Amino acid sequence: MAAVFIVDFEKCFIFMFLCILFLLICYPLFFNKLKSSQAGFDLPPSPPSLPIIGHLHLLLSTLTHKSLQKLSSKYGPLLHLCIFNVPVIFVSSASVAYEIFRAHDVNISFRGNPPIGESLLVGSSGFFTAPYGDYWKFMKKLMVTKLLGPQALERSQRIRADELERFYLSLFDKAMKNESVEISKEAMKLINNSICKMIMGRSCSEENGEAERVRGLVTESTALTKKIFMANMLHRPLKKLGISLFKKEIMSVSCRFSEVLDRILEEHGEKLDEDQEMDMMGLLLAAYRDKNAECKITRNQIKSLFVDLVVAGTDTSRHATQWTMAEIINNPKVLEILRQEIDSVVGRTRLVQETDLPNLPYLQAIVKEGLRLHPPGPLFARTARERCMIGGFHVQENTPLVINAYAVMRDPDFWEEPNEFKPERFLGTGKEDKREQALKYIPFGSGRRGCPGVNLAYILVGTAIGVMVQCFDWKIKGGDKVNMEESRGALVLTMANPLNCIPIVRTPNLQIPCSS
Ligand code: HEM
Repeated sequence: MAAVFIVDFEKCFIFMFLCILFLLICYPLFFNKLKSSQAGFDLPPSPPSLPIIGHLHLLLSTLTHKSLQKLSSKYGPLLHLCIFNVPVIFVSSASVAYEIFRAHDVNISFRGNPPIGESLLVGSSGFFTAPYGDYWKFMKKLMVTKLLGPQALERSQRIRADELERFYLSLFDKAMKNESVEISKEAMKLINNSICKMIMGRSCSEENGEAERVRGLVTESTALTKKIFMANMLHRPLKKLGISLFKKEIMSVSCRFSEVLDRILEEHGEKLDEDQEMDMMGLLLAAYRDKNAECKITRNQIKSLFVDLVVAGTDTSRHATQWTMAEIINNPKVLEILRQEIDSVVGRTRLVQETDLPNLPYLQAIVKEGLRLHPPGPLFARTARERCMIGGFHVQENTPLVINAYAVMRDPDFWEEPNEFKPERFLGTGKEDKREQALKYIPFGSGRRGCPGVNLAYILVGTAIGVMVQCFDWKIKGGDKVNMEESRGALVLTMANPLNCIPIVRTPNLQIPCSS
C-alpha cells in the first residue's frame, strides 16, 4: 500500500510539474492576448515573453539595436514588449518612423520622467529630459540663437578654425615621429575643445587637468548609456519598491561634473561684467542673477545644460568621425575620389576649412553614409503622452517609444544594399529624395525634439575627415583592413577595436597661419 502511494505521489508530482511548466510557457502568450482583448483593441505584435520579467531579457542582449532589428524582421516593424508589467513600443521601419514623426510629433515630444531627478546627467533639471513646454522652448531658442543656429555658427567659425589647426598640428607631430594615432582620442580633443569654447568662451584648461577630467566624464557618461536606458525602462516598476537602479554610478559622474562646473561657473561669473558680447553661459548666468528674467533659471539647470551639450555633442561626433574614417580606409576607391575632390577644390597648400564644405559634395555624402551605417545613437527614446493609433495598432497613454534608428537606416524596403558603404546614394539632390530621406534617414532623430546640433556635427565631422584625408596617408597596424566589429554593452555605437593608425604626411607644402 505504501509502495503504491509513493508511485502515485511521484506521478502526481511529475503531473504537477508538467502543468506548471505548461502554464509558464503559455501564460505570457495567453496573458498578452487577454490584455489586448480585455482592453478592447489591438496592441502591436509581441514575441513570447517570460513570466514576471516579460521581455526584459531581450533588452539585456549585448547589441540591443541588432537583436531588436532581428526581432522586428520576424514580428513586424512595430513591437510591443513588456518590461515586467510596463509596456514599451519599439519602432524599426522607415514607414512607421514617418508616421510617428508626421502624425504624432507633439504627442511624442517628451522623453519620459528621468529615473534619478537630482542627477545633472539626464536628471530633472536637464534640457534633454525636459518636458516639451515653456522651459524647453526658452532654452531651445537660446541654444539656436547663441550656439547652434546658422548665424551663431558663423560667429564662432574662428574658434573651430583654430581647433582644426591644432588637430592638424598634433597629427603632423605624430607623423614626424612615426607614431600611431588613436583617431577617436584626437577627434575627442578637437570636438570637446570646440564645443566648450563655443559655450563658455574658453576651452577647458589642459594645464590643470580640467580638460582631461571633462573628457573622462564624457566617456564615463557614454559608458553608462545602457544602464541609464535600463534605469529609464525599469523606473516605473522599481519605483514602487523604492529601488533606484544604478543610482550610485550615475550620481558619482554627476557629482564630479558638478565640482568641475562649480569652478568654471565661479570664474565665468567674475568675468561677466567685463564681457561685451556674452557667450551662452554668460547669458544663462545673467538670467540666473536677474530677478525679473523672462524665465527663471536655477544654477543646476545651467550645469545640466552644459553636461547635456558636451555629452550629447562630443562622443557622438567623435565616434561618427572614427567610424567614417574606418570606412574610408576600408574602401580605397572612395578614398581616391574624395582625395581628387579635395585636391581640386582646396589644393594642397592650405588646410581644408568649414567654408569649403558646401563645395565638397562627395565629402558630405561620405559623412552622411557613415552616420547611416553607424549611427552613434542607434536607439533613442520618447514617450507617447496620450493614447494614439500607430500603424493600425493602439498605443496606450504614457507608453515609452523606442526608435531603432539603426534598423530604420538599414530598412531593406527603403535602402538598396542597405549594409554596403555607398556614399554615392547621397549625391542625388532632387526635392523628393530629400523629403523621403527625412523619414528613412534619422541619425539625428526627427521632429521638435530632433538633435539641435546637426549643423555643428556635420561641420565637426566633415572638417576632421577632410583634414585627415587631405594631409595624410594612413598606415594601419597589422594589416590593411580595419576591424569594424561593434563594441558590446554600450548604447552609443562604438568600435570594439579603436582605430589606430600611423599618419604619413602628403602635403609637405601646406601653409598654416600663425594664429594658433
Ligand atoms: C554626429 C553627431 C550627433 C549625433 C549622431 C546626434 C544624435 C542625436 C539624437 C539621435 C538625438 C535624439 C533626437 C530625437 O529624440 O529625435 C539628439 C538629441 C540632442 N542632441 Fe545630438 N547628436 C549629435 C551631435 C550633437 C551636437 C554637436 C550637439 C550640441 C553641441 C548635440 C546636442 C543635442 C541635444 C541638446 C539634444 C536633445 C534635444 C532635445 O531633447 O530637444 N548633438 N542627438
